[in-house]
Amino acid sequence: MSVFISSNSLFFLLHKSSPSKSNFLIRPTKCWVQASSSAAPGIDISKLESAIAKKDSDEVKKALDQLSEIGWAKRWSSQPYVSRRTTSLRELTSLGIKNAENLAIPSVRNDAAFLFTVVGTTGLLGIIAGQILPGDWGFFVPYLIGSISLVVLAIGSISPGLLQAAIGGFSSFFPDYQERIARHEAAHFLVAYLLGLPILGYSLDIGKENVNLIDERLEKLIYSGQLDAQELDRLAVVAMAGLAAEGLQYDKVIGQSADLFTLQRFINRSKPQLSKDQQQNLTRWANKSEGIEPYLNGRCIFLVGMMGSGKTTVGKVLSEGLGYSFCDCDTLIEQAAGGSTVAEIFKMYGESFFRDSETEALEKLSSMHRLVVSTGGGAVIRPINWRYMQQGISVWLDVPLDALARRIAAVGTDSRPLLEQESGDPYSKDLFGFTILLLLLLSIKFRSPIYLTTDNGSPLKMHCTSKNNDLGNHTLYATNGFH
Ligand SMILES: Nc1ncnc2c1ncn2[C@@H]1O[C@H](COP(=O)(O)OP(=O)(O)O)[C@@H](O)[C@H]1O
Ligand SMILES: O=C(O)C1=C[C@@H](OP(=O)(O)O)[C@@H](O)[C@H](O)C1
Repeated sequence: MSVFISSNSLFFLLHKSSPSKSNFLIRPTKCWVQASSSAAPGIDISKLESAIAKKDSDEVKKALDQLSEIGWAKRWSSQPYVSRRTTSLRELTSLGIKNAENLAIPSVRNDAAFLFTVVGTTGLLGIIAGQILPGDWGFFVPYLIGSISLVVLAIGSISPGLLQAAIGGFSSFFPDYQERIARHEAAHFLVAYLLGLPILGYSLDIGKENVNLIDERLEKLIYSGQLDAQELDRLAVVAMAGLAAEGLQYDKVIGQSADLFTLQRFINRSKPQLSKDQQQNLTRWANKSEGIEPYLNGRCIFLVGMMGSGKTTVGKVLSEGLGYSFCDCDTLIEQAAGGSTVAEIFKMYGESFFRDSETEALEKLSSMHRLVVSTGGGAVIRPINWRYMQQGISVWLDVPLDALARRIAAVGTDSRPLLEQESGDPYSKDLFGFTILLLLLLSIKFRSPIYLTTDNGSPLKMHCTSKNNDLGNHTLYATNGFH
């Protein structure tokens, strides 16, 4: 059994995929959490892997239960609770949520863009046809084209659902779309993880965005309409996380309708029933999500992964969302070296000097709090650094080779001395891209098992599939988290 939380078309859908298997959907994200294939020595995760391959969440849960009994996947069974309290709109505003009073009002941005495009295009085409077509054609064709708008409006008023797919597609035309979705989904994802809900997967595909959770017990409670206050509070916080994350960044939230719909379904399936005022308060409180703070407890988040995996890009967004500061470990090293760049440090003093400075920087960072740290791609090659990172939570961004190469080729290798090549004659220029690929491949092969070992407990590998944007093409490992 599995639970999907979707956020763009944000409803928490309950649907049965077969009489014995049910899915519980919070859209807009669909992802699969996979266990790492290189678990701790002596731990056999093959059952988990085959259950995931079969997408049988009952079996996944059984395998996770067994692994948790032997001390692995501890996170799976921790499930901390959050408890609701009265929250005012002012509190949301002081937290940084813009337009808190309008959070629950569904956005009409996509609908307006759709209507404007249909009416504008057909109107323009009609005028052009009227001007250029001869005789009666110039009279009838503009009428025909004009009637397209009327048909669309008629469909919209009789069965709005039919237009939803087309309207939803319009969101991708907005330049902030990709970041909004990433922010929104990351929030569902992170909050679910922090609250101990095992995440099976997520997707950032347009119109199919969702986070997939597995929790059989919760699912049964929802189906039987027996969610108690504690369970409702936990689910509400997960459901509202995307909306809150959007509201912290943007004046207007776009992906709230489905989230609110999802929350309403949870409320309807809970006992005792909440009054209208209690429902409103629950929505406000869940947006505040203060309940997760004690579990995060100010610990630093260390992002690890290859050069170009997005540690800096993701780190900045994540730190804003969490109200943490962002710190780039390479920048700290550069400051300690009197402002020389990483490339200059490599050239003047060599790699081992750089690695010593990196260890010193990580040692300092490990005693700090409320930081999202973007580490250098090679930070994991010294085991001493793992100990420092284990003071916080480490997350591995595992990005496929082709995406890494594309990104690095786009920005050049000037700041990445390990990949820098002397460019000169056409032959070596031709070889340039190939050499980068080869160097990256060798590093990935060597480093991948090490990135995983930064974990000291239960790695959750969250593989995100998405056809529509590069952001979807990577895997996140939430590693030494909350044990
Ligand atoms: N998810 C992503 N999708 C597309 N491009 C990305 C993504 N993450 C990062 N990038 C791009 O890749 C390049 C390297 O990203 P960066 O965050 O500097 O990586 P790192 O800090 O891990 O070396 C940047 O140009 C960035 O814009
Ligand atoms: O992979 C590596 O060994 C390195 C990655 C770089 O950081 P980014 O991962 O931020 O590019 C930087 O620390 C240095 O060039 C070495």
